[in-house]
Amino acid sequence: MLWKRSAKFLIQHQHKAYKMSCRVKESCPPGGARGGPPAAPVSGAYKIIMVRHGESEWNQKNLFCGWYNAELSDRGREEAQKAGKSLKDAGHKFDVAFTSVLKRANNTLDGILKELGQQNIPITKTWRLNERHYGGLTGLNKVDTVEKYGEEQVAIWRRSFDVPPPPITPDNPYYDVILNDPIYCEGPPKDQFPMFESLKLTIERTLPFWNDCVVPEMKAGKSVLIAAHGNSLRGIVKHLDQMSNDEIMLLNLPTGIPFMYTLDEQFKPVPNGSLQFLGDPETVRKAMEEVANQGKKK
Ligand SMILES: O=C(O)[C@@H](COP(=O)(O)O)OP(=O)(O)O
Repeated sequence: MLWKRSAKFLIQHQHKAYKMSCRVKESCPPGGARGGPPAAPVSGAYKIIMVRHGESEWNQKNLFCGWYNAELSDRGREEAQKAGKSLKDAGHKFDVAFTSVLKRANNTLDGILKELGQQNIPITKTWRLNERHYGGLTGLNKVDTVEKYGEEQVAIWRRSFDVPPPPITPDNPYYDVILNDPIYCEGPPKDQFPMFESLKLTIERTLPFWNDCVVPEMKAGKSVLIAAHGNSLRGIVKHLDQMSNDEIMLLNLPTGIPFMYTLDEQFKPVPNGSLQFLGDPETVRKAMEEVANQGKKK
């Protein structure tokens, strides 16, 4: 069942939940986090489904991953299968799919398409949908990094709009592995290969792909699925919902829970058409909170 919540509502709710979590255990009224039955289907010119990959082995170990090509964990594979099942149950079918060049997103997409019996649809892989490059944080444990630099600094590195992490340097154990990974043979060129990325820089390479490759498919009437990453998708969400640099800081996308946008002719979300998760609101809220808490002291 599809539950509709605006991006702004989810962020506000998530933010409130953080503030309350030390004081009270929140209870969710029947019918969802806001109460009441699920909203009626939303109509608009275009619909698109996006999903952050299932949990990766590095998510599981709570390591900054970025452009490192981590595998899905067992839980991540299950999340992909579940996502496929919920899309199937909701009657979704796709004409084309887009994903990054990283296998955690590729394998999530494969898991979903397998459940849907749609493994033969055209798939475009691009580094432009990759996770943001986590620079010198790549391979570090998020909680250890909090211990060393403090929660505030880590929150800035993880969620600020334009403050990048420090650059990756040749002494980082993953420097060569990433730079020479054959998955990057089609780009970016070596002289433009990123050594770090803020969300702003991530959006600068993701948005041209969205505009040049994804939007034309939707305009052609194709049903589109994107399997990508926490931050490349946050960039797309920021763009679609015209969120401010401060608002996007509060959004944490959960792993493996598909979400839909319903867009008008101008590719702007129709009322109630943004960030509609395919999952019950309490599960989504908890999953978002789990991601936010990855950068907090235990
Ligand atoms: O690079 C990473 O560590 C995570 C995001 O981390 P946060 O920005 O949530 O810390 O990326 P993903 O698992 O979506 O590919």
